[in-house]
Amino acid sequence: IQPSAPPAVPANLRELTWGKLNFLHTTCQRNDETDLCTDGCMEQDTHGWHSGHLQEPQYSADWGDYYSFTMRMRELADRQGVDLLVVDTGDRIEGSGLSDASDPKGKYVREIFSAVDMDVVTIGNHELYKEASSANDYLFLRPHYADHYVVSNVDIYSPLTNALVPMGARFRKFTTKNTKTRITAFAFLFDFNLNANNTVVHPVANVVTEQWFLDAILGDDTDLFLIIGHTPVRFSPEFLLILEAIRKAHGAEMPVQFFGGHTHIRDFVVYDDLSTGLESGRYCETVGWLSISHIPTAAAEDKGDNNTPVLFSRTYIDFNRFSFAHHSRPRSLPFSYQPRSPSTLSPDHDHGHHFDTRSGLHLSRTITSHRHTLHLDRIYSCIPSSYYLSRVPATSPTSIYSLLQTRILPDLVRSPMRRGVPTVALINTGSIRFDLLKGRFGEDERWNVSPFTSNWRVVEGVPGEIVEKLASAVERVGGPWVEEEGRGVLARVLGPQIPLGPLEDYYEGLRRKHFGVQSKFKSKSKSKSNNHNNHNNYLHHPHFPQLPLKTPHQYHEIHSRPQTLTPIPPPGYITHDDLYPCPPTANQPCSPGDDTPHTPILSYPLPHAILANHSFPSHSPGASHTPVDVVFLDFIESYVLAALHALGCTVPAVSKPYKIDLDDNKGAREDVTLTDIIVEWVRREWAPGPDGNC
Ligand SMILES: Nc1ccn([C@@H]2O[C@H](COP(=O)(O)O)[C@@H](O)[C@H]2O)c(=O)n1
Repeated sequence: IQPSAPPAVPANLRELTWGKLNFLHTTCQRNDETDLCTDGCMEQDTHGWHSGHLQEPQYSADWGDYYSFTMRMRELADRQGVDLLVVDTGDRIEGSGLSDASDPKGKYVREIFSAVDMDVVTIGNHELYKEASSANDYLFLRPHYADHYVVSNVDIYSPLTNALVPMGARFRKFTTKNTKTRITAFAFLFDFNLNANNTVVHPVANVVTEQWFLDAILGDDTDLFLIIGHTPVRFSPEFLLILEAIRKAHGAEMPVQFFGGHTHIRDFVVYDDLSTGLESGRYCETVGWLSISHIPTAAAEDKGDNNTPVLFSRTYIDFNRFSFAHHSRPRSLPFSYQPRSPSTLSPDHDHGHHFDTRSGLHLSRTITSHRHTLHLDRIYSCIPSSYYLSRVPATSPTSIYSLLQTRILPDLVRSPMRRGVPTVALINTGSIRFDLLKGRFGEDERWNVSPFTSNWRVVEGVPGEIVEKLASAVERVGGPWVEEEGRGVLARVLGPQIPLGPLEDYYEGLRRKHFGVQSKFKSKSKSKSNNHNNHNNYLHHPHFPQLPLKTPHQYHEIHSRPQTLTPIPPPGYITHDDLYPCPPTANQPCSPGDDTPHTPILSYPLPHAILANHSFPSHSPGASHTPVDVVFLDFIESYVLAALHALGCTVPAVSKPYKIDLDDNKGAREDVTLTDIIVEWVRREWAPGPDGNC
């Protein structure tokens, strides 16, 4: 744990269920590398939330603590004669000061992520946005993890030879240490198309028909298929295609375990009796635990062990030392636990404390030292009260979006070259990644809130009547920016199918739209039920991470089931997945998945974009003819141009850079980012006390 992090609050934890095969799963964000690494860089890639959450005790463990946790859990597995595999599903960049604040980005923390031994590790979409990010992954992470670094559907133009080569191993076949389970592992990125042009992402639908893939899945050398990937586990056509291909080759008896990511939620999906998928949240808030009671193998067949049903269990472990120490403590466990005498413990682990390891403590100290070098504890501002990303609707006064829309953007997205020109500014809501929490806001938090390097662009002279239409379209449908869903262009969302009305209606519409959506597992159960569980199904849509819009009364209904709780459980997720609340005819054990009982935090769906109107006198006489500057982040340039075009505006092929003067003695600049704007605004508004502290 980092010296400035709050210690975890003890809680009555739900115990993990061990099986013969067990997994620990992370999908943390790592940070960006905008420059190719030179010899001075550390050996491997980075992880943005390595320091842990310094303002939230429930997620305050750091990567050193996680290292110790994986080591202790591996010990427990060995002593029971079962297996533990550790996997990570990518998107390890963009989101924290530890590497975004360095030059080149990622310089100090490459060794930190890779200190943890991974059985299978892969990339996410964030590794591919910029050429340097994928190149550094390829140059440093791939050799470090060798054949454990698996990327089944991405190629890269090698930074060394310029030849198009697989980004990682296409698959990995291995036999586990203790139960001798034979595993074939793949790792698939969802069908992503915003990658820089040094990489090629092959659509999963094509890959599953390619000969190398068919050869890899055929044969009788596999007891379990392990599919990890930066792909959501629910409603994912990619994962379903893979499952279908494996089912076609091996029938219904082959276990197929998925680990996914991308939508930043805790989720567990039961695809069929022998296949499930786990997603383990975001930002080092969660370690996913998945256990399979046993795998039907040839050896088990000989012993007659294959007759009992295969059971899956999942737990979302809060990323804090209390949870880590609790779950890894030596104790009586289901599979013949043999306590070792202290003298037989490895030197790394034998130093008088049952949880910490020497290497884990060393890793924590290394993080502290890098934080010091990067001045991450420098304070810019003291935030008087929290502004949230999704705990409140985007229209609420305590939403960070409403703060941006009404104050930050109108105050600072201004150019000295365009004084007096009516202006509107558009940002995609995805450009904001984290809450602006009450308390210190410093060099670290700036990267948490918005880590991207996008600059501002402008289309000048857009007729007022078009700007009015743009504003009301954004207000009604939240904007067009859903690149993964392949929509992307306002021309389509402006069609008559889009409900009209204010943003609250939009939320309501989304809720209604997803009410009836069901997973395969649920639809099987539903036919025998009287639908009483239907109201929860919409929760599984990516727009509804973790928690629904519910009244306190409804929460009470769900959580009044008997459980032992600490007097005030810490705030956090109450995850709704395929096992909780209990499906009516579940054939899997049904239980809440979060290891820590929480006081619920609400999560509201977000619009895709917000538009701030600085000075455009909309609806006033003559407004429709007023020429307006439409300013936006370069990340959404193609969408904005397409939207303006669809609204009848003659637009240039590319927009112009928009120069902003932040009054910071640097003059008007093209390279100002949204992050710079936020930092400058909170500095001016909520300066720290004379001693520099909050
Ligand atoms: N330069 C960028 C890059 C990405 N974004 C936003 O991030 C979203 C993707 O993040 P995931 O963690 O969901 O993969 C993307 O849709 C954008 O909203 C950005 O704003 N600027």
